[in-house]
Amino acid sequence: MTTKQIQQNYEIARERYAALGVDTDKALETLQHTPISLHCWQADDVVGFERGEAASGGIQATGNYPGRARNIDELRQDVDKVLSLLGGTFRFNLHETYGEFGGKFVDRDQVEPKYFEGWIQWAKERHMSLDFNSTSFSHPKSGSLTLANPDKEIRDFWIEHTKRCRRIADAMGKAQGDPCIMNIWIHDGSKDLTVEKYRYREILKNSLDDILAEKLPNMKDCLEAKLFGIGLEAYTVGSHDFYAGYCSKNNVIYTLDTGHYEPTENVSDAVSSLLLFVPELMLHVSRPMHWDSDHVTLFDDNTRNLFAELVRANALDRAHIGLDYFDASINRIGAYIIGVRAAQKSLLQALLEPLPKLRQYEDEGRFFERLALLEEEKTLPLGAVYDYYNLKNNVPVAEDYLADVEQYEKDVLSKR
Ligand SMILES: C[C@H](O)[C@H](O)[C@@H](O)C(=O)CO
Ligand SMILES: [Mn+2]
Repeated sequence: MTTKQIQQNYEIARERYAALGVDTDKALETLQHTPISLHCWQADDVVGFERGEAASGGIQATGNYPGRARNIDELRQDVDKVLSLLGGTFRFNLHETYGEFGGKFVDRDQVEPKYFEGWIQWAKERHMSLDFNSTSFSHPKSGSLTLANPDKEIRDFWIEHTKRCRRIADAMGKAQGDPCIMNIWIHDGSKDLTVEKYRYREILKNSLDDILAEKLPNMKDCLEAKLFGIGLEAYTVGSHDFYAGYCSKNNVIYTLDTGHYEPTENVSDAVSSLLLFVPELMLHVSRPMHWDSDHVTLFDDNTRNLFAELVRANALDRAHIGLDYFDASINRIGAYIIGVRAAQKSLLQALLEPLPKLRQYEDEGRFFERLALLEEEKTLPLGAVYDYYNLKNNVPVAEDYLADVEQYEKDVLSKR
């Protein structure tokens, strides 16, 4: 497509949306300034730089596509490539195991902000803020219970780790002048039928109370619920009910990962319920296939509905949008671009919804009209608006980015 064609298509689309009372320029402005937190772990299959071992402890990356980032320099190089192909505002989401440990082994209960100074500088140069995650998986002490472990020695190790991670997040937030969002996901659970469910949940509650007691002004905590983990199929201590209760009682952000639900569950329906009781949401936009498989996020019903619910609840400013998938079976740079663009398209479509009209129909009980408009909006010229967004951002439009990704694979990834 030529620049002129993209502009002409946009003009036609703008008029079409305007006829429904929708301001496309305003939607593009909101899209431009709504941050998406890029997860570091798609570049290297959640391996990190602590031990260089494959992820274990409830999660697993599948595939062996060449070109995995093997060190910090490669990961940063890959992320720079990704950023060069995307328009918008981005944050960067790190796990503790991605610290700059300088070749020495730093155990999780010894980690300090100094190991992340390089990341803080790197992000600053790219005008990005950092988000952070404690890491209780892929460690000899991970087992099947960490913060919920009745063994005090193991539990204290993970409590200390998580407390230190909060201080790292606080240091990041202070340096960037913008709160760092710190997520706590633990895989704690059990492979088979469990009788002491209450006991483990009580221990987890007490561990969290201890961890969250320290007031840190430059970071925000969020807690991620889950249905099950690999090898932990029967019972998850940090279930949805557990964290919904904990977060609403303690005013903590709830992390909603779209892969962490029953396969047929309508995840987006959780948005409006949670938002009435928790301060904010952290989103891990993912794509489960039959299970929490972390396939690359797509512009599918799940993702579209999720963003639609956020916009309908007027809650974009109460949501932190992050991605969470790790596909090791395809070009990892391409995987980033597909997922981010899918999230952007979903958000854009939500912003372009003729909401006043739909609300009016609903208020007046005109349900045929509501359904008809919901159906019609699916085929409005969203693509033309999104193409124009990328043009304005001076990044490849539509499938034009494929050539860039292929070239990068040839020049860089294939040589690793
Ligand atoms: C690596 C992430 O922390 C992890 O994917 C977590 O967020 C999760 O969703 C586990 O299923
Ligand atoms: Mn997640």
